[in-house]
Amino acid sequence: MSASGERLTRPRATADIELRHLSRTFGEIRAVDDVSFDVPAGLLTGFVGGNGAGKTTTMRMLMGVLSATAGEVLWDGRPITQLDRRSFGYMPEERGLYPKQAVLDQLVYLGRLRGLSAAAARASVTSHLERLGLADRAKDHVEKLSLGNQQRVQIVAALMGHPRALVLDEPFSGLDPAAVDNMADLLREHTARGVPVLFSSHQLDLVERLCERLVVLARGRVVASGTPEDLRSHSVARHRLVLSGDAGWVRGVPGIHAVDVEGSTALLEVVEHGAERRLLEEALRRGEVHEFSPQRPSLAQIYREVTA
Ligand SMILES: Nc1ncnc2c1ncn2[C@@H]1O[C@H](COP(=O)(O)OP(=O)(O)OP(=O)(O)O)[C@@H](O)[C@H]1O
Repeated sequence: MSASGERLTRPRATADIELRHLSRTFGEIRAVDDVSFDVPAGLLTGFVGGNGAGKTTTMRMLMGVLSATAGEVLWDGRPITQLDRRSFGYMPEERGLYPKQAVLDQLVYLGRLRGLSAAAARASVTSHLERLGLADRAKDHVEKLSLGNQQRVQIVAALMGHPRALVLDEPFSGLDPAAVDNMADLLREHTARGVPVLFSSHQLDLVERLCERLVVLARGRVVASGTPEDLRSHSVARHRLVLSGDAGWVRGVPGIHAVDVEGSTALLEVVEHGAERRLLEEALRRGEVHEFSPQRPSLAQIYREVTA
């Protein structure tokens, strides 16, 4: 197929997903409580939160496999339909591959269900299996694969064809570092063509490395969202202080919270405006100051702050 012909057959993939006031209760449990956020076209949005925070329930409502108690999901500015969702790539929490079917046959079948022609499904599956290092396992039954390789097959199931959006529940879990990098490259190719991508993860270092946007959920509610820089700007500033002598005395300085003190090095939070001046004056009075530098807060620190 010519390049222009292929472009014509590809659906436009530039819309945003918008979640508006989504709630879901299970009996007495408020699993998701008035959750609103956007998954913008062309961006990788990381969805983080502790066990039971409500990520899977939110993604299930987004994908229509679970009804919402209240709220709605918009696609391209209007209420989403099941037909819209059929054009999305979805990796559910429950993985659901058939153990006794060959990898290639199974993926081509899933591609057909997504509306791809047999030839297009086979082509897409074959190239994805190659990208993920599984080309030589195409004829094996799924049950013969290691858990990490079964996870790669699930990834192909979600990413094949040209999904208009991607909703991925823990897509990186169980992957080795090389597969994580391959997966990250694949996701970037999708965002580069305008696809909104939402993925949940417990691996904060990974989310920090990959995501342009973040949504943090705690106890069913959104407690923070925005770019990593947005979230950092609301975080308490930390400083590293290195002295010539013991730094234990910093624990007693008013307006300063000593997060960690080890020998002559201290990690501090300035909780009262101007307290750093007091601290430095005292430090210089006692000896030499080798270093006093602001620390870029890690996502793990921000996460602890917003979910506390
Ligand atoms: N079908 C269900 N019936 C009853 N309670 C449920 C059901 N599904 C989820 N819950 C409850 O809803 C809350 C949110 O669960 P959910 O699986 O969405 O969290 P999560 O953020 O995905 O957690 P994890 O990171 O552990 O996968 C939990 O208290 C869970 O026990």
